[in-house]
Amino acid sequence: MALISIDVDQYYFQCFIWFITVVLLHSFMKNILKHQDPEPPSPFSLPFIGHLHMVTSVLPKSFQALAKRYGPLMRIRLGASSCVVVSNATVAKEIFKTQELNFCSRPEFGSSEYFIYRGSRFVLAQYGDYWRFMKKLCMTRLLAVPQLDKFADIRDQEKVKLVEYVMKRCKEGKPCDLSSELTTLTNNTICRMAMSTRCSGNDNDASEIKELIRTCLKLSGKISVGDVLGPLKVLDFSGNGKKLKSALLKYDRLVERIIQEHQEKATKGYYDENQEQDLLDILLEVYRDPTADVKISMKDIKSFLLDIFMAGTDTSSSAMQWAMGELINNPKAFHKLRDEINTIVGPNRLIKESDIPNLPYLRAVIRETLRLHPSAPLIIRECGEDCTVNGFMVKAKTRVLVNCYAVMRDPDSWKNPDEFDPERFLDSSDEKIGEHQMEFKGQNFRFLPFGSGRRGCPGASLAMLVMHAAVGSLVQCFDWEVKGGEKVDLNPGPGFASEMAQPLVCYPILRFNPF
Ligand code: HEM
Repeated sequence: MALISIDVDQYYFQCFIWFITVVLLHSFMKNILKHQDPEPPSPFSLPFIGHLHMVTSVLPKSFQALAKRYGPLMRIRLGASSCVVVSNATVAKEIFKTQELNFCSRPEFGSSEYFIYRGSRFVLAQYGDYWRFMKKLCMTRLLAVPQLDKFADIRDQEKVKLVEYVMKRCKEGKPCDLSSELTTLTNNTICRMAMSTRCSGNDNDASEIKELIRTCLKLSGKISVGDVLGPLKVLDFSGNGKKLKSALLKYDRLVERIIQEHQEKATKGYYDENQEQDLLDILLEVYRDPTADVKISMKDIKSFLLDIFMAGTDTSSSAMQWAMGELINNPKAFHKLRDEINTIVGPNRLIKESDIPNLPYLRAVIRETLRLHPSAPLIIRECGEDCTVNGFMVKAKTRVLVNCYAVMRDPDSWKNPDEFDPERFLDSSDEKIGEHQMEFKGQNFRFLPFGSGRRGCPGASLAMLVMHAAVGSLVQCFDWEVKGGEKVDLNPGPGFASEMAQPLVCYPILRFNPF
């Protein structure tokens, strides 16, 4: 009996040893196989500064130059901040489509610590319930086409105001700072759609918001560059962190008052039946809704509005400046566009949003502008779990920058990529961009001005409406002469955004008075 019991014990013991060996071998082999994928290539880096000495202040352009040597997926380290940079359509498709869910979150960057709404930011939210709820709200209500249609009059009025202002400058023989005027247009439009505020008469809320948003954008850009300092950045040597916080607190007080006014109107039933619900009304309705899938807070509402202002005003305004700059420097394209508008719109009225579908050259001009000068040239995402991209290992938590500037100027995807050539977007073009020729929502991975997939820009349709109508009007009504030279300086400015290095200041000459 004793002998049998020893044999059985030995048998179980041997099984156990085998089991452990197999498990260990499996995990060992898995690790070996996993690590077979090399990390993406990287230029030679220096201690502490990494690759800082290899980039200029125009980051997308510097990364594009490095990608020519190190490939479409490379590792870059700027001081303490590291990331992988994607530079062609094939790898962009892997990030945005093939492995979309793994790259659906965004990392926080330097300025996040100073944001008083930290934790509520939709733009930086991790892919999860809160983000999904807000995105659905954007796509089905806040920025959906039926809601945009309700505000067509607001956009029309702001466009008319822009044309009237330029006409006044013509009469006075004074130059026009288009950078400032186009930002006023986008800011007023978004302020009125979001909170029914504008800058007129005593109501200066919109102009205050415009200044605060400008300050926040400028300071967050500067602070995010400070990511290169790593943990030392908390010392806030420049004091920009403090300044950002103070601007945000001012914004908070202003929006708090506007929210109270909206709430009072709602509780006292002061609403005019003919008045459309603005975005804040919708957000407050969701806030009060006990059956909503996710309970949003007041902080979420204020933060969401801030995100819309920060993501929506300068992006559209900067794209319109680039469009005007390119058109002024390319008289053939300028006159072709004006001829198209004259033919379709006729000699009696200003171009309207409803004309856009009948103006293919105007649509091609705006797309070509966004291709050459994307307003968000570096799209930032974060890798969720370790994975392989383009044959290289990308580890969880790695920051991923999709360099749309490089993707949309890649000679493997575009003929004469650095030339402004709107014709390439026309159906008649022999440069077949594909079945998604006019696609701007990201299923054509060569053309990504608004990003792609679930995390793509929810404001794209609004931006397109505003840009087509405004640029169309400025071409329909005026000729333009460049202040202090023959050509507009088309060099990009520093930083993450793609603003012009110099503000666009030109003399308008009246060609058509629509009033
Ligand atoms: C020419 C104008 C614009 C351009 C070029 C632009 C571009 C972009 C890009 C590239 C992204 C990142 C997409 C991605 O990760 O795949 C983005 C995100 C975003 N944009 Fe826009 N945008 C513009 C206008 C607007 C407007 C008018 C609004 C709102 C009124 C807006 C609101 C947003 C928001 C809220 C996000 C974050 C979405 C998220 O994280 O889920 N944008 N935009």
